Amino acid sequence: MFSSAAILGTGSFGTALASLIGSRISDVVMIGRDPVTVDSINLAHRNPRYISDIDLPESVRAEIGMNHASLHPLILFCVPTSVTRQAATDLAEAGVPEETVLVSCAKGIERGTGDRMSVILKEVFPNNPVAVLSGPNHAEEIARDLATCAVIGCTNESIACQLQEVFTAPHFRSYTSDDLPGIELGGAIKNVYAIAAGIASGLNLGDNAISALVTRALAEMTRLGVRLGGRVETFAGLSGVGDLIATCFSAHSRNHRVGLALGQGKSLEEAVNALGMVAEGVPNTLSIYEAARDAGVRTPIIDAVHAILYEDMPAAWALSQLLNRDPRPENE
Ligand SMILES: NC(=O)c1ccc[n+]([C@@H]2O[C@H](COP(=O)([O-])OP(=O)(O)OC[C@H]3O[C@@H](n4cnc5c(N)ncnc54)[C@H](O)[C@@H]3O)[C@@H](O)[C@H]2O)c1
Ligand SMILES: O=P(O)(O)OC[C@H](O)CO
Repeated sequence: MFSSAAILGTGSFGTALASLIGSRISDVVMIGRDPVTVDSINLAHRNPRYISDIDLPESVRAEIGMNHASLHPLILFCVPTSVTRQAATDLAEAGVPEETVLVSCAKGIERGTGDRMSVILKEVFPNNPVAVLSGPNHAEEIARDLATCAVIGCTNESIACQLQEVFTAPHFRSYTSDDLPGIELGGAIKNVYAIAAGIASGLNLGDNAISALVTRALAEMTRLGVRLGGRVETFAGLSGVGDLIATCFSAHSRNHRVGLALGQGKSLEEAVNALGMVAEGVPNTLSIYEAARDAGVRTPIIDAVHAILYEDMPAAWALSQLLNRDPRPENE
């Protein structure tokens, strides 16, 4: 078991994971940017901005600055994917031993490179073990000890088992896998479909329509994810269909909430501003749309979300275009 851990990010997921691992590890430091948040975590054991009604374990404290993270044997990345590379670079400058285990908990791919987060971490820390954590894991529920499962991706079996021990609690069961591409791509791509499901709810399309959308989204996610390097069975697992269901049907999902606002006629700017948190599907609609184009994969649902978010296409029009494509077999 790890003697201590650092969590980069004092947002929703960082807070939920601090609550989860703080009962297993006696020294957990959250690295933040906001002095008010850091002080409140240290003095009141509560995060005033995110999931503010839960008490964090006594083992959890907070600091500002990567130098407070660099010497812990386990470091979790819980910052948005758009800043993961910068956070990793800042951390590397603080000096990290080669045996430190780095875990990406963020869900998205980098725009421009199409890199998954574990690829970025491997680029910045070529000699360190790198792992990923994903699954149907709404922070708000984990922090309240509501049951769920997750998958830990790591190619080193012994480290995967150590991480499994860290991410185990009476209400939290984790599995291991060595398919990092499949795990990360499922977690990234499902964010776009959660926006689509939110739009469908906002348009009051009904349960049949949303179920059909999510089913076709799984087929599309699998087609794209396999082309980008994931294994087909991973998309049928916790980080694939499991997380797809969680985000497409949950009121907790920030991506779903952005979609709902769009379906109800709000602009993207209004929807994002009203949310006030990171909805990875918004930037990732761009990065995943571009990755799909580069790979030559047919992705009509992602294309429709891209058109609504970035080409000013009215949601109802995008829907009618989706439904009126040429007929084809279900499985191809
Ligand atoms: N919230 C969830 O339920 C959940 C679950 C699983 C995975 N995730 C993933 O975790 C990642 C973080 O999501 P979140 O929900 O915690 O987001 P959030 O909006 O709740 O918090 C983001 C955190 O990152 C920090 N941050 C933002 N920009 C930064 C920068 N430039 N440098 C350093 N820190 C910065 C913010 O201060 C904040 O502490 C996302 O990739 C998300 O997909 C979230
Ligand atoms: O709130 P969302 O839409 O970012 O989803 C959070 C997690 O990815 C759910 O597993």
